[in-house]
Amino acid sequence: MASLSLRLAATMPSVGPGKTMSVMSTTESGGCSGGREAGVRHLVQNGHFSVPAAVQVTRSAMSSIPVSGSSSTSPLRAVSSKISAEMSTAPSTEEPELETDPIVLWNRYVNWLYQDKDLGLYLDVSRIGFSDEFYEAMLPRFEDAFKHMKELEGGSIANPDEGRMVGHYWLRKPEIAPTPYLQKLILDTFDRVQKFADDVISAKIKPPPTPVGRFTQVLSVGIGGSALGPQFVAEALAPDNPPLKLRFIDNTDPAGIDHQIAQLGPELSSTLVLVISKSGGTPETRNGLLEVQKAFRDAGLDFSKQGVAITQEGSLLDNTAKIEGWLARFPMFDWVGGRTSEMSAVGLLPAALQGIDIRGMLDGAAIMDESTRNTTVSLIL
Ligand SMILES: O=P(O)(O)OC[C@H]1O[C@](O)(CO)[C@@H](O)[C@@H]1O
Repeated sequence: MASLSLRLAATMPSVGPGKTMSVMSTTESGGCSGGREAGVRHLVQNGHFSVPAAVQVTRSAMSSIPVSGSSSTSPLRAVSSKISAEMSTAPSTEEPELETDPIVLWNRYVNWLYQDKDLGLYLDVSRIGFSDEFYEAMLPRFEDAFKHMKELEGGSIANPDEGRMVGHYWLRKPEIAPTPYLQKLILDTFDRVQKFADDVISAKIKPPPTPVGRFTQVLSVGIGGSALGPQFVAEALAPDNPPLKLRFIDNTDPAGIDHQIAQLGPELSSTLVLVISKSGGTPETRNGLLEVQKAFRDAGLDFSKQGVAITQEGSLLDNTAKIEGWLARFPMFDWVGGRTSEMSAVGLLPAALQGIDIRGMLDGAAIMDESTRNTTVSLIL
């Protein structure tokens, strides 16, 4: 696991206009000859840009690169945008000057670049205009946030109005779910999703007799959190030629719904329809479902043989699917928010049907979660 502790560099001494700068490499563990001690464990290292294990600009060892701009002193001045007054707990509410000194800007980049090599993820916050004082003033809030995160992951009630937990983290690491019952529920649901998708792709599960003899298309009916995750993953991760093509009805625009159905054309008979709604009662989703069901009737097709519900048990949608005998039903859990439901059946089933490695998705998300648990925000100060 890569550490979040990537920043060790100290603020550089000031330099006046017209001075020069040099770039010096240091070792992975930090330390730099010339200038003040500085080191960075990780720097950007992707396909486009690669920097040695640690680089620090110094002002004492000079090369011939001219430096323009004004001098800098600690604390750093703003770099680009300004922190809004209400967000800031910094001592001063004066609008800071924009930083222009390239040495300061470079060192700030080096000091604040976050990289997780395991994930191939980096995040550059160096151009956000916060000062050292602002960062220090925020530390208690960071600590508070980490404390609350820990409580959340432990199963605390985070939504007092609804009296429910918030546990989407458990989906990718069931062993941290607060009860054995929940752990089993997560694992069983994953297995069911994977098996169903495999069976659809291999045509073990197929639509009523069609010329092609297997499902070729997936139509997802759902809005907001019940559509955005699957849409994003389809864009980002689906293979060029997925085993089943995925399309969406994600609003209640009649023309848009008609368009999707018209584009399916005769392939409606080989379309698997996923109706996704956590509450199971969202009117827009219901409208979409009714329109699709009408199209099936008009085409002489039996919707129940091709319909799948993903929703909370006992919801209107769940009961409808049960009574009408739909092809399958998958659960949505009350402790997973709609906007964070991608790693539940909501996102996993559409992904698996496109041939995406859903175990890999969960493993990647688990690594990301692990990174967010590291409470070391910075080692600079
Ligand atoms: O999954 P549901 O219950 O159909 O809700 C769909 C969306 O509607 C909202 O409740 C409101 O837009 C969102 O929070 C949610 O993602």
